[in-house]
Amino acid sequence: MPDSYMEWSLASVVWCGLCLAVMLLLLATIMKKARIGANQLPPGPPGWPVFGNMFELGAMPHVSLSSLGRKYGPVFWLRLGTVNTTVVSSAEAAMEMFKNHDLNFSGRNVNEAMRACSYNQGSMVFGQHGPYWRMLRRICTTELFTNNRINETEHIRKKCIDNMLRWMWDESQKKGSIELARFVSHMSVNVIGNVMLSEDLVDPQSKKGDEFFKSISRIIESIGKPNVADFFPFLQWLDPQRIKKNMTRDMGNALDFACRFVKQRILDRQNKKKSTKADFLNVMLDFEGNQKDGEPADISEKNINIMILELFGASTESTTGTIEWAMTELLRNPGVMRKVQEELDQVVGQNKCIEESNIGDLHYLKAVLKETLRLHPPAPLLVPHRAMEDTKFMSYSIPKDTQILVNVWAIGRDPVSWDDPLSFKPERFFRSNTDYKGHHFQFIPFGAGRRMCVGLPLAHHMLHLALGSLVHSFEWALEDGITPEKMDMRERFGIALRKADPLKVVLKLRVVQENHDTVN
Ligand code: HEM
Repeated sequence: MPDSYMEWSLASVVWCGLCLAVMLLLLATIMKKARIGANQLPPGPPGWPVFGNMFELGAMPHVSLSSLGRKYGPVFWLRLGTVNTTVVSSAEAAMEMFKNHDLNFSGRNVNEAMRACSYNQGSMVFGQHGPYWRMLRRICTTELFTNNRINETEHIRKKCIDNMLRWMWDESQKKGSIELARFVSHMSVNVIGNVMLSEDLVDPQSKKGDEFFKSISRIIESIGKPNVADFFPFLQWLDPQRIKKNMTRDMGNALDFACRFVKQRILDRQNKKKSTKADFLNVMLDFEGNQKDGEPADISEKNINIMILELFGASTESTTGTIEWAMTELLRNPGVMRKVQEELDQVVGQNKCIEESNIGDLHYLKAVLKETLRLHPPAPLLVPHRAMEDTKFMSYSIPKDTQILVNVWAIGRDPVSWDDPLSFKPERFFRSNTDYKGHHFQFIPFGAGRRMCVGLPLAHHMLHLALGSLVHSFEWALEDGITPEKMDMRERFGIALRKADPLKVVLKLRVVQENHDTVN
């Protein structure tokens, strides 16, 4: 049989299959509408047949959803292909969700990319609410992010931040200007590397850990990419954008990398070189579950690898994005930068290194970070939640399995909650006790309720120590020809909301710090 004939007949089978699937989908949609039509769904824009409101998301979904929220109200309804979606976009609606429906809305809407290598089955971020997720969360809160544990690991953060300052300074001496985010993300990977595995995993000067670092960056990119197979599950087998295929490759590489550490540690323990390292890998290997209510007896080797990868992924983009936006805002607002530096000189001392015990007294620095997270939350729609049951919410009926998006970006810029919401004014936080611990629903960059960010205590320490050290150590300037007014503030939507044009800066040493063995 000629090749062209075979290709043609294969193509016609695929097309017939697709047409049939679209027709079935249309039918299912009509029947579903009739079934749930009796209940009251939230209002929302009319959608296209089959595609629904997919085209309304655009390249910046948080911005498009914010405009739709102004038109349709704080709770509205979208149909994204086959995925029913409710968007929550006011502080009041978020409060109602997290205070009164938190359990029902605690499921996760898992995308196709996260199914690569069955990642979602061992994941906490994308895991369904249930015994396994509960167990992981408990281990994290009792072993990794307690006050004691955070205090015990201060030396790790200090070491990694010192290295970051040194790398930045060396590179700026060689090249003039540097890309800030690159150094912050290396620092963040090394903090987690030390907390989890007692290892510095990357070094931008020696290219150590380059492959791992690249795999993590590519995984993060793939998760954030809109995937047509998420909107039309019948296309999953086709993987039209090759997202799952690429994800399987990158995830495989990164899991192999983690696996080498885990295997070596298991070997050391078997050879009675019982490791006394107080890291999270030993905690996971030592874990014994109670086997009640579906809790497993232990964490499998594969799931330990997944958990290692997970914490790198969850922390790197969010921390890097926040520091890059904070420095961007400080460079755009030189008056604010001056005040933060004056505060650091006063509280820490001109020739001293910032310690975490100083954070409580650094009110301006704390307000700068809050203001940054208000305007630039790294997860502008949180991680998509899912209704686990049919739920009556704000007088609407939300059917089971609806995806729930909470637009914290829109909530942080809502004039109902904030005066002059688009201006960067850290002082606004001096007049209030508003914080990001999930109780003030006008400001929830870490989420709220059961699925709130479990790494918040670590993020809090890392962000303050890193930003404080950066501002205290250097005088900052923009590259030639760029003025604060001309800075590019465009965003890039992905797994985290990053600055589209990476921030490039020129450094001058500000203070020579006592006990600082790196920058001098
Ligand atoms: C600027 C720093 C960070 C921000 C703004 C942030 C924000 C968030 C948000 C918005 C969520 C989802 C909440 C929801 O779906 O309702 C989340 C979940 C999560 N975060 Fe973070 N995060 C940060 C840093 C970290 C760090 C440093 C770690 C750990 C090392 C971490 C680990 C996690 C994990 C494991 C989850 C999943 C929790 C669950 O589903 O139960 N995050 N984070």
